[in-house]
Amino acid sequence: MDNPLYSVAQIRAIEQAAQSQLRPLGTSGPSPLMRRAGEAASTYALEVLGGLPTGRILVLAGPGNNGGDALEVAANLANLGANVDVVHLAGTAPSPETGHALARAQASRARFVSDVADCNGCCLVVDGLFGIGLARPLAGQARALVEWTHGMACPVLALDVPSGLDADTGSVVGPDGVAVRATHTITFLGDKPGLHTGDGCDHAGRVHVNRLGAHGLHTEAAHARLNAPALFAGCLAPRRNNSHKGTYGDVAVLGGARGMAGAGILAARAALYAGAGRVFVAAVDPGPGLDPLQPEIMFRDAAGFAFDGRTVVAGPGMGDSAGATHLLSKVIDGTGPLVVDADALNLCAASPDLAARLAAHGGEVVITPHPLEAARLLGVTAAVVQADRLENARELAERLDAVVVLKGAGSVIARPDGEVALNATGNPGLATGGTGDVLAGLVGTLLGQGWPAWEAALAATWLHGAAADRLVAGGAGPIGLTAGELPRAIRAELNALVADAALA
Ligand SMILES: NC(=O)C1=CN([C@@H]2O[C@H](COP(=O)(O)OP(=O)(O)OC[C@H]3O[C@@H](n4cnc5c(N)ncnc54)[C@H](O)[C@@H]3O)[C@@H](O)[C@H]2O)[C@@H](O)CC1
Ligand SMILES: Nc1ncnc2c1ncn2[C@@H]1O[C@H](COP(=O)(O)OP(=O)(O)O)[C@@H](O)[C@H]1O
Ligand SMILES: [K+]
Repeated sequence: MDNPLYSVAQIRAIEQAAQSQLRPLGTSGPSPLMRRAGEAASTYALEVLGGLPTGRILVLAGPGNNGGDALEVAANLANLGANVDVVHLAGTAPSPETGHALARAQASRARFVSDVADCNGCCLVVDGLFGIGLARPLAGQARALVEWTHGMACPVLALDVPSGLDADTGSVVGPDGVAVRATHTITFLGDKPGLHTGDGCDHAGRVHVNRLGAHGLHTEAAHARLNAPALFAGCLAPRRNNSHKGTYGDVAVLGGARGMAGAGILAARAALYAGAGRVFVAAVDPGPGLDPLQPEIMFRDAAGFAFDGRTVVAGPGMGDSAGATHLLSKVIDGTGPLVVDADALNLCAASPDLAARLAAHGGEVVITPHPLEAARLLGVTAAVVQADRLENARELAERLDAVVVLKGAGSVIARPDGEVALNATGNPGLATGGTGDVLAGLVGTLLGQGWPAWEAALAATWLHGAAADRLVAGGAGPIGLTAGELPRAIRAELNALVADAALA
């Protein structure tokens, strides 16, 4: 299953192509797209409500075509017998489609009101203030309306994009911006990245895509997609009977600095539960020689350790000592599959030479920065990274010639050629220390079994999030979920995926 995500520029191109294709033959009048958007959104609104409600529906309609969609919804729902109130922020030069929608709504039973003071009892808010045409932070009455919706306990259905959110980046348009926090978003012509990463995850709610019948027009290849098992299913393989531990790869975690031994152990446990044949912690400082809960893990002094021929997960609990730096440069100059996380990323950020050598690494490389680590590598602030997660992940992938997992809500997986996937599994239960170490260990196991970096990063990110979702569904979170619980849940998710792939 392909889940393409389109930039605003691509959606505009699709819209133009669809308009000329769908406009009645030989006419130059409005295309039926807005009608279709209104019909699709009205149907979806009734689905969200579970049928025609007795309560009032409040429709917020802006000055542009997003407002036109909202006016179509108002007309449709009122014509079906719903009690509809409309707050319309009229523009100076509405498009012909929007003018037509306004006339339809005015001719319907919908009630036009000038403010929302009387609407506290409504059962649904439809947000049609701004869509992909948003050009600046919300201000004045539009801002006041959005702030008012934040106090509503009823469902909020955003049309196309929650007003105030940047559809390309998933950030609230600022400075000091506000955006609708929708429970549901129906998005038109194609799905958009901003609905699935950063703030977008909180503002969009459940996302429903309707292509408005414009199939076959999506000719411009999307360079972003939603992560899904179909993207890495080709690498999922059941175990062969005639196999042994050597078949499933050696993973060595370069970590274990004094006081941070736990990070390396978490990465090692994740590697073990993801199916690595043998797992080592190569410790930069003297520390525990055993994980009593997981005695399968072998502990070695990193100084004398043979990293060659093994997949190295560098960084979890590695510290920034001279010894750690020396060992990191040694594995970067090697040729085996490599995961670079945490302290190892900070050392690369501090040393252009190390970063250049990482970019020249001979084997597969996945780096797993959180936004601050990415910011250090790019020489910017974490806020700059978060303002455009897709572009910053792409930039980092190109600079370091590596597959990047930019972590956080809606993790961005980026490839040096600009291809990007957004991960939709996972939940804020993962916002706790050690979960990143688990992700790094999981990536290491997949690389160690010969997976290409792109597929390993996609699968690990998907499984890590799915494991957290499984734990939350079972009551272990989101509050108080611990990183140590993830490896077993990852094991369950991975085995289920492999079993599904074997049946497909
Ligand atoms: N044109 C078409 O064929 C279709 C358009 N559709 C809808 O049209 C939307 C895009 O319409 P538009 O391009 O008109 O854009 P919008 O309706 O998103 O908003 C653009 C209007 O708002 C103004 N504006 C932008 N930011 C503002 C701010 N912060 N404060 C005040 N005013 C601001 C702009 O100057 C412009 O007048 C899509 O998101 C979608 O909902 C759909 O009906 C599908 C078909
Ligand atoms: N709010 C969230 N929603 C989804 N995933 C999250 C959220 N917060 C954190 N995560 C995930 O949890 C992990 C945290 O990693 P990281 O910040 O490196 O933590 P640590 O260094 O403590 O292990 C990443 O995989 C990240 O994507
Ligand atoms: K909207």
